[in-house]
Amino acid sequence: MAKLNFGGVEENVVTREEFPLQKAQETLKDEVVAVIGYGVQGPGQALNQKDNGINVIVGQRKNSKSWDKAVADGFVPGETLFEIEEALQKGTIICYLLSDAAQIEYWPKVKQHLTAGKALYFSHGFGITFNERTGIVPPADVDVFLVAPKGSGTSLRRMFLQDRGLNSSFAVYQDATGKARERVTALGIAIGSGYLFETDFKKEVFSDLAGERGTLMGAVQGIFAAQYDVLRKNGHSPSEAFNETVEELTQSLMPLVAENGMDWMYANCSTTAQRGALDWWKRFRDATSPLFEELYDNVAKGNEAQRSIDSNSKPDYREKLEVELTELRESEMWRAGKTVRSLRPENN
Ligand SMILES: NC(=O)c1ccc[n+]([C@@H]2O[C@H](COP(=O)([O-])OP(=O)(O)OC[C@H]3O[C@@H](n4cnc5c(N)ncnc54)[C@H](O)[C@@H]3O)[C@@H](O)[C@H]2O)c1
Ligand SMILES: CC(C)(O)[C@@H](O)C(=O)O
Ligand SMILES: [Mg+2]
Ligand SMILES: [Mg+2]
Repeated sequence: MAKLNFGGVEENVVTREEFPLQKAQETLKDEVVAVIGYGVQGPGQALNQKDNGINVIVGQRKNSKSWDKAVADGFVPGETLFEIEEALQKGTIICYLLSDAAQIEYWPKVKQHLTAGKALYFSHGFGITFNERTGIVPPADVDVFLVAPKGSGTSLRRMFLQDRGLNSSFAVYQDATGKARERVTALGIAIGSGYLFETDFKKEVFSDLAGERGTLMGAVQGIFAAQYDVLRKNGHSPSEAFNETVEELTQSLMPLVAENGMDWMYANCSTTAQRGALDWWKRFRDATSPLFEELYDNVAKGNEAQRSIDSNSKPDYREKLEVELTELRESEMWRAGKTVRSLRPENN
């Protein structure tokens, strides 16, 4: 395992050079990897493993859109695609990729099929860390570990097809066979991770829940909306407000940050912009810090997990979700964004 220095702190990282695909194939050659659930992570992880020559099967409810998608993606009913229970029985490694709420409902069935020596794999620390709420307590004689891609399953697949890997976190919670570390590392490489960063279940879920509610998804939409509204109230047109809030960020400036960091992006803007950004960033940090503290506290107390469980376990959760997504989609800002996107060369 490589030790890399991140801003002065040494951490364990598994690289593809040290654990190449051939080693992953060799490690998994006698395993049947059962991917349970074919939503967002399921397709990315199952297809990447299939293309990487791993013996992978999919378990999904028949007569569902996800079943049809698995068929369209090349999984064959009765050969590599089964009802959930049959896949659970066949798998020696169970990749539990139902939604976090659905994992609670199916747990009694999964547990039944976790015979000695099998492995239970997650892509989140949720079910285990909050097991007082989820009831997910695995038997002692199975391995339990996670590989959590740090990005959408859609990106995992896209980056695999571009021959790039998406970074993932990994952790071992229970090593019953003495091979848990080898197994989880092999799976991490097989699903298409670029690098594997070591963590534990609790750290993974706390950081993940905070990140997606914060800068990755919740905070970014909140800040976009606030700036867009102020510009509109001050007489700017929708296109001007959208370009200055979202389009320039995603199309021009974030790719520069991704390439070489914030200081480099700043250095490639005017001295006027630099002066203003350097004056204002600490004020934005100080204004939002209390909210991030409150968010982390809610995550650590389990409140965020409970809210997800409560809302996503309801039979009508998809309909309710669609109402909220429609509110975003139909907002003036994102309708303006649709028109702005349509102007990109790849879209016209
Ligand atoms: N979505 C991502 O890109 C992403 C990224 C990293 C980690 N994760 C984690 O991966 C795991 C899977 O997440 P996902 O977003 O792919 O899940 P998802 O919400 O897309 O659902 C996955 C599958 O669960 C099935 N499902 C939902 N409710 C069900 C029920 N009541 N009974 C049976 N099946 C049901 C759906 O049909 C679908 O096939 C979660 O632990 C999640 O936190 C997801
Ligand atoms: C893709 C994300 C936001 O990183 C993941 O954590 C999820 O829950 O979907
Ligand atoms: Mg998440
Ligand atoms: Mg995440």
